Amino acid sequence: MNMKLIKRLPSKEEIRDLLPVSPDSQKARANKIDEIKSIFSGEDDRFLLVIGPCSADNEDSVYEYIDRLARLQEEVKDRVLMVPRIYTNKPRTTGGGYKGMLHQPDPNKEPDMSEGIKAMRKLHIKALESFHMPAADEMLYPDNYSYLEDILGYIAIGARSVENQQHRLTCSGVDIPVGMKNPTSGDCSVMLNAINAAQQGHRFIYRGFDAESSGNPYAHGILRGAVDPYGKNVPNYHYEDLKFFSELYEKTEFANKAIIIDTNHANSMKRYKEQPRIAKEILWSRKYDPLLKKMVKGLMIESYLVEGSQDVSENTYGKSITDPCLGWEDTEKLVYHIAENS
Ligand SMILES: O=C[C@H](O)[C@H](O)COP(=O)(O)O
Ligand SMILES: C=C(OP(=O)(O)O)C(=O)O
Repeated sequence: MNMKLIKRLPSKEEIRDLLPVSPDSQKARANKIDEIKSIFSGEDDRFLLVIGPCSADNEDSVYEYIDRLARLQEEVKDRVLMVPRIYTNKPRTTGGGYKGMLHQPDPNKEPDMSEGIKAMRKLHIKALESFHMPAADEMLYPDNYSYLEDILGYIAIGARSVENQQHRLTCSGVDIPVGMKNPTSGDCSVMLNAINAAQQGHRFIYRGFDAESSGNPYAHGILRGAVDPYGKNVPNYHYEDLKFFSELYEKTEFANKAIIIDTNHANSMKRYKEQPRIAKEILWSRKYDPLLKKMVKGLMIESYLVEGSQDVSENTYGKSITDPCLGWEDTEKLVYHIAENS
């Protein structure tokens, strides 16, 4: 084998003993998950925002960001429910680049998975304990989900993973909402098939066990735009796109039908400053069409303390080292606008 096994990693039990979640936070998390589920079931008509940095690259700046978000949440709590993004695992298009806190707890140092597992769990717990806002993370590696399964409030399956069977089957055994992104190619039947697979129960291999899941009725879709075979950007947030996907989705038998729209990635083509314009267009489409108002339950927004992005070596506090993000001032304005217009 052309691979060296460097170190045995801690088990889920070992890591939970080392970094436990307090009973108070467990209760707060359960309550917040019920609120998030009520949005998906339609019992709560508030708008969901999954919002935060592209990657959680630094404990202090991500914590400061969520501190600000928690205050803002209080201001808009009647209309908007926010789930902070604490994205500790990053998929990479070409394989190169920063792969997230799990791999490198310090982006300027060598990878260390053992420390990475502790760092990501520590940050998620710190945010949950302080702000009682269970966060969102991408399930990039289904086996690693167990390190965060008692902390998260929302999971996304990324555009590069959504066609993968192990992701879909693992999601069928998860009891929090899971957003299935459309693949990078934009073929939305892949997204719908992923929702279908996750909503059913399965028998499969999970972490060395013969496991059985009962299905996740809160699996739903996330539209994030696409790139066509010629490299051309194809957004899917415009009125006609939303209408098309909503009508298609409406015909399915899925439980809790819902679409979240990612305003960055291939919808903005990483032109992060376009996110407010894209969000406003989506809100307008929702106002115009009752089906869209029912189906489009929220947005995913990439935002951080400082706008834009930087190279890892630059070390500007609170600025993304992966995709460019909206800065705090623009984020605040956008969230107030969403609260008034959703
Ligand atoms: O969300 C972040 C990125 O879009 C994703 O991780 C892929 O990044 P890359 O295309 O820069 O590798
Ligand atoms: C990687 C992400 O998204 P996508 O899978 O849509 O590229 C992300 O949301 O950070």
